Amino acid sequence: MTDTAAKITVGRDEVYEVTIGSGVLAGLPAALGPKVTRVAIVHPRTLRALGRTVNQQITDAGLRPLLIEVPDGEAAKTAETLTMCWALLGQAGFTRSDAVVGLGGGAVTDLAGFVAASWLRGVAVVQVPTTLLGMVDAAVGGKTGINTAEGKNLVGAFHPPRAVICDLDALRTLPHADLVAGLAEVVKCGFIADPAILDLVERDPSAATSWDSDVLRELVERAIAVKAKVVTNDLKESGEREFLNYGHTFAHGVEQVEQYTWRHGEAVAVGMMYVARLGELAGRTPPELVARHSAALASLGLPRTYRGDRWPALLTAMGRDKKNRGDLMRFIVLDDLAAPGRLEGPEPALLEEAYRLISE
Ligand SMILES: NC(=O)c1ccc[n+]([C@@H]2O[C@H](COP(=O)([O-])OP(=O)(O)OC[C@H]3O[C@@H](n4cnc5c(N)ncnc54)[C@H](O)[C@@H]3O)[C@@H](O)[C@H]2O)c1
Ligand SMILES: O=C(O)C(=O)C[C@@H](O)[C@H](O)[C@H](O)COP(=O)(O)O
Ligand SMILES: [Zn+2]
Repeated sequence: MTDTAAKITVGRDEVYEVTIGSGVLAGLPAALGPKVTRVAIVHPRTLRALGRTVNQQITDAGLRPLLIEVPDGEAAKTAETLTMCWALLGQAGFTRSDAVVGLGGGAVTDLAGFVAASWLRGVAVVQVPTTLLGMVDAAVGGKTGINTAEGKNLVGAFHPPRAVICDLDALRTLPHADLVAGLAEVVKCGFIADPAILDLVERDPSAATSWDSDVLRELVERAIAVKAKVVTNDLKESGEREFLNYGHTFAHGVEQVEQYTWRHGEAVAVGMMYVARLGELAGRTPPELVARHSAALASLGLPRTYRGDRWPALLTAMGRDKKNRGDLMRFIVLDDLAAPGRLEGPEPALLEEAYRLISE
């Protein structure tokens, strides 16, 4: 399949491009930049074959590749894996003119980004996301990091990539459930900023869940455009970037409490339902907008309820969210469609009532 690639520019001080299209992986060597000599390709076990292909591509470009295989999924985002990557870079003599490639889903791009952010206090990273979620969210914007026993993404750095290459051909092998999970972050962008996304999903949910449809491609480009605009204005999350965290306080709690057996996107879907209910209880989110959450998520086959009966553990996890300040818990809620705002210090009874509503 050949087509015209789309390009979206991100950043103000450090500007980079997100390239979206079929076959755009061919542009990886050029995207690394002129001064790079060695390239660490961090990939999950599942993408071993693709890792070898990229390894050959780097060799053919006259560069020196180093393949680093890491566990699949959240198991990659650990201090142990990070330490293993540092050891391999050290043994290979990686210098500041060398680069890291994150080839995989959001878990790998988060890890690879943090490897690059921390190695020699910062080397270049080019992100090559291979999941929908990685393309529309994780690989763009420079949030990198790992989990700790206490919670999700608690250690990390803001380290923008040198380039992001979204080759839509990668979606061919992605399990359907992972594609659908990625749509949760797309829908999130619809609710916080771009209602046209919701119109597209609602008009044809089955096209939205087809990896090679024009609808999905438009959704990818729209979601990346939302993220690009926000992170360009507020890279370090001192203002509007917090809106990208819509649904994530509860979502990260579910992921941790359920020991990362839930996909991130699935947890975000339930997290959005939770915070929509919380916003409604607080008199902020209109009931019809809550209903629209439920309908859109259901049409895609995303979960809307959490029946784990783990409220105390979830509350503890939510108490560690990065948006909190001291003892003040802070949530992103919708005052209207595409009108996000902050809910600060809601009463504990309200938090629990919202939980009860999505547990029914
Ligand atoms: N940094 C950010 O701004 C940001 C944004 C959103 C999410 N995230 C993080 O992203 C992670 C979730 O990312 P995800 O949903 O991509 O999950 P994932 O990275 O765990 O990937 C899902 C599964 O798909 C496999 N896979 C990847 N590409 C494949 C392909 N093309 N074909 C077949 N299998 C493939 C992976 O090995 C894994 O088993 C979470 O850790 C989340 O916290 C980060
Ligand atoms: O880019 C952001 O900012 C986001 O919040 C996007 C989220 O979808 C993403 O899951 C992010 O990793 C969450 O960040 P965290 O700071 O809550 O760990
Ligand atoms: Zn997310």
